[in-house]
Amino acid sequence: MTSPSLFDDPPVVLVVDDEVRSQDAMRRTLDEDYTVLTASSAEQARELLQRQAVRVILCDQRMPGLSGVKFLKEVREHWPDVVRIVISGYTDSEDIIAGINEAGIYQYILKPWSPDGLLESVRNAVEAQVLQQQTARLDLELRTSTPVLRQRTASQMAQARAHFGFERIVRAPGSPLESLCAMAARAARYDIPVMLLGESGTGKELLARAIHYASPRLNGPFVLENCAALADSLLESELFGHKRGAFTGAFEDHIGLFQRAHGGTVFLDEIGETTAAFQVKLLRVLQEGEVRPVGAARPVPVDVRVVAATHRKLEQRVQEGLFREDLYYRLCGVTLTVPPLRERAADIAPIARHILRDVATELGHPGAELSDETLACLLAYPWPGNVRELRNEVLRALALHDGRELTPAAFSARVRQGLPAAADSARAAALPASGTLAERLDVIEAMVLRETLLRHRWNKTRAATELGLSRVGLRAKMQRFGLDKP
Ligand SMILES: Nc1ncnc2c1ncn2[C@@H]1O[C@H](COP(=O)(O)OP(=O)(O)OP(=O)(O)O)[C@@H](O)[C@H]1O
Repeated sequence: MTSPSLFDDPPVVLVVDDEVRSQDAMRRTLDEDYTVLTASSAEQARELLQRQAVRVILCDQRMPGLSGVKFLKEVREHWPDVVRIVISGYTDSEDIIAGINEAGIYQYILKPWSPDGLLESVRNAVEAQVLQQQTARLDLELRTSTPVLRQRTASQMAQARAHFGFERIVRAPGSPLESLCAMAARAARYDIPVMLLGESGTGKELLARAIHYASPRLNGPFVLENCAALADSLLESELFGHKRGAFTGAFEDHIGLFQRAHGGTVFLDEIGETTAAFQVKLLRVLQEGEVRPVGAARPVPVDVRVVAATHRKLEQRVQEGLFREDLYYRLCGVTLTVPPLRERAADIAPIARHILRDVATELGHPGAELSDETLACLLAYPWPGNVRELRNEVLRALALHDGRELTPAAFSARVRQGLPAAADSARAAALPASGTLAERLDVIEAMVLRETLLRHRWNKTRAATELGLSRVGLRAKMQRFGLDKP
């Protein structure tokens, strides 16, 4: 796939819109400064992207067939260097916000757009793209340069630390994350592999980066690979690289994952999803400390620290024969489990406020705050998607609502429904003040059952699992305490 050189001049912008009038309006606005290509459908856009290096893609959200966000997700997978902007009407905002993370959208522009606004967005996007390329290029140069050149300046490192260090991981005092971060920081100092377990969206990637920047390898690269996305057919080439001409379609040398991460840390995300073929190859690199790019005459030594993560119960996968036991032990030098957000409710408010501070100005709501009622909602909701879901909810609330204070109305219905549970958990904090021990324990037991059922939206299977009860056992207790879905 072609990637734009740093010097394609003027930069190429691709407009994807099924309405010819909108295409023309954008072309007129951008024509003077950019080479504008247009496509009326995702198919046409795909063809253009295959033939032509593009810097920025401006895509309408509403197109027949594939939505803009879905198409941009595909663009992200195949042409990750192209900066993606989606253009939409107000009513589409929800879909877009849901897709912001997945499609890696740089910006979304609301209709009706102004020529000046559009020009500025495209100018910023091109700048971001050039910077991204320069950084990637510099990284590569630094990795192949002498150790002296490789030293980043103290201020660069301080910046990187502030951006990716443990201080970026927001947590309440006394939260389980405190001790987890302390353990991770200790592990970071030694060159041992770290396995991060925990549900999706709990912050494993954040932790992996923090480990890298707290390690002696901080001057080296941090390279992330989503193992779930690797096809077996491309494995060798992705992991080890290939030489030009090694196979049909190998038009130039490709540097593999381990060489790119040389001297630094490789973060293998979703390691639990890997196939047997991947596991064998990975084990070999870890054992031998060298890789042989496809078509290369001799192996190349690689020096990487591996941090891996999965939302799966990896031990169980080993027992089921789905994950190699020898690889499991190699990767689990230190195993850290990030608890789900619902098990560290004290973190919810500080994280939500942090996200607000981070993006409120950018989204046009400087100084936005959460009302007390909203906080109660957020605390009562079980956050199955963890911090990622919390982030999306806050972004959504900011984008869709005006006013300084975000009320529960700004949040999605499922979060709002947490409100009664909030009142209940507050009540649950009040212990019974009289009665025999058995009577008081009964009251507490009923409260715990009720609070757990509320949090799981009265799903008895999930509540029973959390409480270590059988479903029948839970039903019996519900009957005994007169608990039923309101
Ligand atoms: N403690 C935290 N403080 C601030 N932001 C957080 C925290 N935990 C997670 N986040 C944010 O939540 C989002 C999801 O986090 P991250 O990608 O690290 O999760 P993950 O466990 O790696 O998810 P997955 O398993 O799906 O890859 C990111 O935007 C991240 O910055």
